Amino acid sequence: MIRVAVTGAKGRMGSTVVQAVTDAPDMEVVALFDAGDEITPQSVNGAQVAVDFSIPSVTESNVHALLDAGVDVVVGTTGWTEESYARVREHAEASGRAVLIAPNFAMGAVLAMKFAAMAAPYFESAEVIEMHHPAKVDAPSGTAVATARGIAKARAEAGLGEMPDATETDELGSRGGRVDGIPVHAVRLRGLTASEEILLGNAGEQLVIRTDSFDRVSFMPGVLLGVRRVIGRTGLTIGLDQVMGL
Ligand SMILES: NC(=O)C1=CN([C@@H]2O[C@H](COP(=O)(O)OP(=O)(O)OC[C@H]3O[C@@H](n4cnc5c(N)ncnc54)[C@H](OP(=O)(O)O)[C@@H]3O)[C@@H](O)[C@H]2O)C=CC1
Ligand SMILES: O=C(O)C1=N[C@H](C(=O)O)C[C@H](O)C1
Repeated sequence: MIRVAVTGAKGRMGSTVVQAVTDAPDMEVVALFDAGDEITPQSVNGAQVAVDFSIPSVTESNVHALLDAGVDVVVGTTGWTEESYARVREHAEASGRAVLIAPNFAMGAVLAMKFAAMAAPYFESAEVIEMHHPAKVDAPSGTAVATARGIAKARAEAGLGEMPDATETDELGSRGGRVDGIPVHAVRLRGLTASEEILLGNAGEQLVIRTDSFDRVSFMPGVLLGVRRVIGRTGLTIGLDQVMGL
């Protein structure tokens, strides 16, 4: 049995993870942490892997505390920067432990990011629209940032230049935010859980790649896969695709 700790255990995702781990035949929940609980070598209670779905402002410090407690970590919390990745990579390598950080554990979203990067070299224009429940605290979503970065990287490698856009005035920011030059638009709407559309355009044609999570159970097969695959690795892995052989 894999001994699992969950941080952010009372949250929307954390509570769903606790149920999924409890139901998994090869795992058991051995420790739960939420706001105000201290992560120590004692309080992790022999956990081999911790799953963090907390909040962007605390996730990095949780990961450092879990590594110090001798636990491998699977992270779904968003808000990571290149600097925070670098600090965690260094800590994980120095301690011989593993951290897997994924902006999205839903299979549809993982594949949508992959398909967008595959398609990007063949289209003049690309924009990302992410749509979420109104309780989400960060914008744009971690998934949208990763999607846009993947598109931008694929465009650069293919030698594509600027996208066509004659906009001269945009006082309201209606053209969205830019992630590595790719416009990203965020919608917050009651009734939604998590959706993303990637629009790719050429003269006379459009490709739309869309992924919808209607329920948080959609993330659970990916989270459980992450728990199983993080064991035995070392250092930092970014993206579930990296442990799926994609
Ligand atoms: N990678 C993926 O597939 C997915 C990622 N996410 C991301 O996961 C994160 C959590 O989302 P969601 O569950 O909706 O958010 P919630 O706000 O529902 O849950 C966060 C939980 O973390 C708790 N918390 C606050 N501080 C700490 C701390 N120091 N240590 C441990 N727990 C703490 C919160 O407590 P309190 O409320 O008291 O502050 C709350 O219970 C977000 O960043 C979201 O974007 C979400 C879905 C899928
Ligand atoms: O906050 C959420 O709900 C989600 N957050 C992640 C993100 O920011 O990309 C993953 C998913 O979109 C749900």
